[in-house]
Amino acid sequence: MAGILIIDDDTFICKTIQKQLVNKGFQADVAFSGNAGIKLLKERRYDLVLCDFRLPDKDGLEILHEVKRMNIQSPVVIITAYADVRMAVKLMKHGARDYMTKPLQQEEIVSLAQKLSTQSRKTKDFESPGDFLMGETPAFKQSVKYASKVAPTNMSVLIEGETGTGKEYVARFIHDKSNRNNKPFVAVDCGAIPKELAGSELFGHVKGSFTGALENKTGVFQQANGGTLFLDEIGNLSYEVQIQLLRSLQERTITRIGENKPQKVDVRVITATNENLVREVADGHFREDLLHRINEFKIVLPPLRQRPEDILFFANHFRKMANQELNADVKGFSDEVNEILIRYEWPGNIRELKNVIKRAVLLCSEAVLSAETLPEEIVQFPEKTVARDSEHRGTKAFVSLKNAASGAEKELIIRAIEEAGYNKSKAARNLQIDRKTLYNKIKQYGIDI
Ligand SMILES: Nc1ncnc2c1ncn2[C@@H]1O[C@H](COP(=O)(O)OP(=O)(O)OP(=O)(O)O)[C@@H](O)[C@H]1O
Repeated sequence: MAGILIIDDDTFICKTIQKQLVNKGFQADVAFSGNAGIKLLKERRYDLVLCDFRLPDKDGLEILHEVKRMNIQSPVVIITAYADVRMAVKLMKHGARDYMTKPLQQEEIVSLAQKLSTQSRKTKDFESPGDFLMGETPAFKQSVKYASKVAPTNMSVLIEGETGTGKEYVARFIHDKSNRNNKPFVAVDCGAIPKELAGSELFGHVKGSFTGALENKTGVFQQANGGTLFLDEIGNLSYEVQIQLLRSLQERTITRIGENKPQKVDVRVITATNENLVREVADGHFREDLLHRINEFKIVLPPLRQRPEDILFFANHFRKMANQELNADVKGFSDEVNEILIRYEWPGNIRELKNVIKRAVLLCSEAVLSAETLPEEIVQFPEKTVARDSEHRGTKAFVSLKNAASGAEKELIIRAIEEAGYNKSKAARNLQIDRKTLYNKIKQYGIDI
């Protein structure tokens, strides 16, 4: 029986979800605050944690940081209002396994619980190799063509793209098309591993080599021996681990922590990032030599908003999948829905589209999907975001100088806060302003971190 923890200060929501899950045979606990949730997480291992983003004492980001710091393996799914979907997408870079939007649907929770309770936090799902879609956009087709060309070689591939653009899917595609396809494909989300444990996760350790090393541990390099190792969010590795990784790639050996003897490994490494690693190198956060080593071949996956032809193509595929999963028979989309889907900018890319379509199929009671089944924020888009949208689409947006300056200031503040590990005093120091000014600016720009 899978154990699920629901953290939400809305006691009614908590109890309702708990009841629904218990009726389906799950064991479910509830916590009405972030601190109460963390306390339970310290006491037992849950197969899934559903956590509201906005809690009175902690927000979803703080919970994720604590979960990561304590190396809690339970996958955390953030519950959010659709208006916060950009934040939810960001939270996935901080280790959230997925996000769900309110109002929650029982079927969604149950199917997520069933799926995630059988997976570990650091690896993600891959439905089946046959699920990989080429899409219809020339730029994406080109990327897939490159992926097919590089697949049979042993070259290291770096996949760049925003969250949810299908980086892991492409990595899996390369593995499946390579002659390593009868050996393991191991995917690791470097963003979900606590920094101090990354070395042991990658290379393994011997019993007693550090406090907490109670048993010998096989690292993912050894697990992937003969096959492919996919390192997602590579930019999250510490400088020290980057050095060890570079050595392993150059010498084709790994050395377990607490051991001096290197062991041979035969692993093809594919890495992915949604950061600009060249900028990370310039800022001194990423080693240039490692970047050259992992970047023997680069594949860039364009965001969905730059692939308008693919939106309806993928949407239809996900509609058919949802029909099967939910035992529904939705035949298509209304013209209005088609327009809305194309107009929206999809910050969570293909993953967001898939979630939206599945939920719409669930809510649909007619033969074709109508706009009522879509989240309001998507239907109303782009009222609030015209300037940003046109900027993304590469068309000319004439923004006043004042707006441009404040836009740049906002970006800088967000970046400084992220780089300071969400420590606002440190961010203020780095920006050379006082903490109070930083708080005023956060409020002024409505920055949600
Ligand atoms: N080419 C594709 N064909 C079919 N489904 C896809 C494809 N690419 C992505 N998807 C869908 O989108 C979801 C997200 O893809 P994936 O996990 O590969 O993205 P990602 O870029 O690695 O995300 P992140 O940066 O958040 O780790 C997948 O679970 C899958 O459902």
